[in-house]
Amino acid sequence: MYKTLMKSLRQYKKPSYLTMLFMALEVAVEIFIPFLMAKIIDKGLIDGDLGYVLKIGSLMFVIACFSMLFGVLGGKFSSDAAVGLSTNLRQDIYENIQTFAFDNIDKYSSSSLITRLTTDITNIQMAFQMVLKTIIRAPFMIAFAFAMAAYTNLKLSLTILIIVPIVAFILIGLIYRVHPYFIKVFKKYDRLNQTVQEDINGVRVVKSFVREEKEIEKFKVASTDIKNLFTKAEKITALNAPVMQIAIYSCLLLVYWFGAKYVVGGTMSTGELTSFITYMMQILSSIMMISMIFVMIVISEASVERVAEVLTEKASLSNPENPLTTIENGDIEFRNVQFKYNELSEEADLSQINFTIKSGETIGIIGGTGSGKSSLIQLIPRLYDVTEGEVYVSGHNVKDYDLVTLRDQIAMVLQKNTLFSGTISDNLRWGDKEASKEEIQRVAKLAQADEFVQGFPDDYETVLDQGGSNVSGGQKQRLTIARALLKQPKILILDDSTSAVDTKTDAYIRKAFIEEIPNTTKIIVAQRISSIQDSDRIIVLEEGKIDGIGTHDELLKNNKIYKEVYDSQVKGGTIVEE
Ligand SMILES: Nc1ncnc2c1ncn2[C@@H]1O[C@H](COP(=O)(O)OP(=O)(O)OP(=O)(O)O)[C@@H](O)[C@H]1O
Repeated sequence: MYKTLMKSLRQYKKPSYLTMLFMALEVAVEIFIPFLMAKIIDKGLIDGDLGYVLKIGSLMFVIACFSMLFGVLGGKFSSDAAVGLSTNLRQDIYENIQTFAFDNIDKYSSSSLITRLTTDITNIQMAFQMVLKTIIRAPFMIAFAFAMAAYTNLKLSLTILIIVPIVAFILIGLIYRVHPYFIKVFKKYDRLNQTVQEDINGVRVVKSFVREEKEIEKFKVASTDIKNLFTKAEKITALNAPVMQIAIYSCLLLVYWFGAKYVVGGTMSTGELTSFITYMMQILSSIMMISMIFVMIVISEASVERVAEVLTEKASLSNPENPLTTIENGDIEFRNVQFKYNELSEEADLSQINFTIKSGETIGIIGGTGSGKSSLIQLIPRLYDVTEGEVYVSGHNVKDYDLVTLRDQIAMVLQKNTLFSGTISDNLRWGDKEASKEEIQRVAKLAQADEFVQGFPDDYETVLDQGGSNVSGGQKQRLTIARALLKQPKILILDDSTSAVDTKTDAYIRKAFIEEIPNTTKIIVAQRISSIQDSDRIIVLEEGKIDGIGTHDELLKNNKIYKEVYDSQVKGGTIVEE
């Protein structure tokens, strides 16, 4: 897990090593200060030798300057390395997310991915910086300071040997208790982010249902959950400070008690006692630093796990070894296809799916909510892979094609489609980044979007807000159809993509398809019979199975479900005779 993360260190390995080097150098010079202090007290002050005080004092000053310089350099390199690591981690995660197939995306909620990219990585950054600064410094300091303390007075140094393991034992106990709280807290962060994301995305729905109070309450609950867990965790970690203080003061008392006896007895000088106390303080403060690092590591461990999980997530779809890079035509065949979103579930979401479509045909797909329409069409551009059976496009299994070729040649307008912030032409150029203004206008005309775009003050240069929130639902759908058309695909799939378009405009779009892109295979998923009734054939889906295939007239005669839908829509007045 830690190894996975450290792979992202790359160009920041050098500053990491430099940090450790400078921290070690800082310790190496700092350790001499108490030693020199003892000399000043014993020889300079007690003997009244001012020249000696000045000489050793100057040496101490130079050493202190070096210690400061090494400390500053260590600090600089540690922050370079930690910020660099977090930048690389964000980049690597982001790149990996881009390779995800739909079922990888299904595994993580978008709020959880956002928490991982922000809060989790910031935790790792802070922990890494502290670890870099301490990992060499603290053990070095403990070892050197103990050696110097033992050199100064071996017997007295035994007090340190007694106290240190006791402190270490108590601190490890605290960490062990606090760990589960931090694991839980990040799950709660996901919840909080999810609430915020949902509410902000759906702010219009919240307002129209007058749900503000309820949503504020929901946010409060998520936020209070985090506060409670943090409070519990902090209560335990707060014990760290008193434990250390008790240790320091007990140690001091012992050292003063025995040290004073030694000084009075003449076996230890005042200077030696002073420097001994300083070494002891250095050891205890190093232990305190190590304990803080442990707390940081515990806090960040949950983050490390979560970040490593996304980093190591392998895209479930990949290119074959020698992929086909051209698709000759828009023929499609489904052969004994079965599909499950979750391989472990008993019931298949699609089963016994068999049909063929000839290039250039227009195929309608209809069926109740949840009957499997979206699932079926997503198998054609390999947004998901079949569980059993095969899907063929232009005579070849879709798994044999290069994924980019496949998705370029199969344009799909998804049910939940998105426009991005930027101009209308920027958005349409997602279909073809080299497209000229004329080409953009041509596809917009086909999708019946040109007229309303021309009505905007900046026509195709009109800036869309995030998610295309400044255009109507029907306008947005027409723009997403235009964007797909710009790809000049062999197969065009519309997943309920004209549901918000009025029936007359819907009919114009279909007419334009027949006239302008006759060789493109068109698959239209719709709830309205009027959107598909003039298709060459219509597939009726029911509970993940094909219930009937035929023309509108054939199905009206021999398919019960189709007839029922037709009758209900005619009675509901949704059929518009064109
Ligand atoms: N990402 C997913 N993960 C797990 N199950 C899913 C997922 N998407 C859809 N399903 C399930 O698969 C079944 C078919 O859903 P699908 O979206 O294909 O239906 P649909 O006919 O397109 O419905 P609608 O007309 O409401 O869009 C449903 O039971 C649905 O709950």
